[in-house]
Amino acid sequence: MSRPILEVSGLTMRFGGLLAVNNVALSVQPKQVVSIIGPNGAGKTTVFNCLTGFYQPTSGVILLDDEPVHQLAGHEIARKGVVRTFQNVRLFKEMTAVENLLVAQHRHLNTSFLGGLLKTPSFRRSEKAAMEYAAHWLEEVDLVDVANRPAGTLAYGQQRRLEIARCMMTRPRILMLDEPAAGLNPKETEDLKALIALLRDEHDVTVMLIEHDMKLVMSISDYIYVINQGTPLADGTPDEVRQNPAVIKAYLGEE
Ligand SMILES: Nc1ncnc2c1ncn2[C@@H]1O[C@H](COP(=O)(O)OP(=O)(O)OP(=O)(O)O)[C@@H](O)[C@H]1O
Repeated sequence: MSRPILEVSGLTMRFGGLLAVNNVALSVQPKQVVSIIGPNGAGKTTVFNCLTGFYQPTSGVILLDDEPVHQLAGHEIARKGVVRTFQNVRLFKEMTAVENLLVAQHRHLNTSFLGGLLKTPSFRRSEKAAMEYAAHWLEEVDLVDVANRPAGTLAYGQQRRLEIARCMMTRPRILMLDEPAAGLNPKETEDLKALIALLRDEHDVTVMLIEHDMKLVMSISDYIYVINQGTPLADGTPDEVRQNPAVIKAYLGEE
């Protein structure tokens, strides 16, 4: 096994009297799909919020490539290549699909304000590269045909794929997806599964997934962590987790 890209130990998050996350440990290998599952309110999104710097954990250590990141702000963690989507779609709905991908690249554009005003050759080159990268990802997520439609008018599954493409604009190393299949029909969920596999297998992205769709989780995950009421319950391969009596009792048994 290679060195983990992300290693979490003793992760704890308290909201007043509520212990939302209690001593969670994760070890995430690069270029794998790692899922976090558990019943509603188990603390999954809170774990994501801690990993991405939205919350400062009450205690615990988060190592990204052996470097502690648990005290960094969200934008600093994002700059280190950890990006996420949210449970609800958060696109610029009035902008077209391609515009959503272009604005996401502004930090990567090697341009100055003056360069933009004067349309210098370096500005034009940079603009062209951004457009090519956006076009490439529109193709990868099968949205070329709707590139010029406002994002808010796309089908829900298309909006989900556009969000993932938008994350890819920042060339992330870890992509965290919070319930990406929620609200998708079976065909859209199959497309999502193929896209997640593509990110891992062709683009070397490590994908972390929070998901309630067990069919998707069991078929795409390399490794699964189960948490229940904030506390680690089990972890293992999909087969190991599926057969774990504690998991069946606490979670899968409910399905
Ligand atoms: N900012 C907050 N302030 C207070 N309590 C919070 C906050 N965020 C989450 N919680 C609480 O922490 C617990 C875990 O919530 P969390 O959203 O992480 O669960 P989850 O496993 O993602 O649930 P779901 O599957 O329903 O999305 C819940 O009891 C929730 O009410």
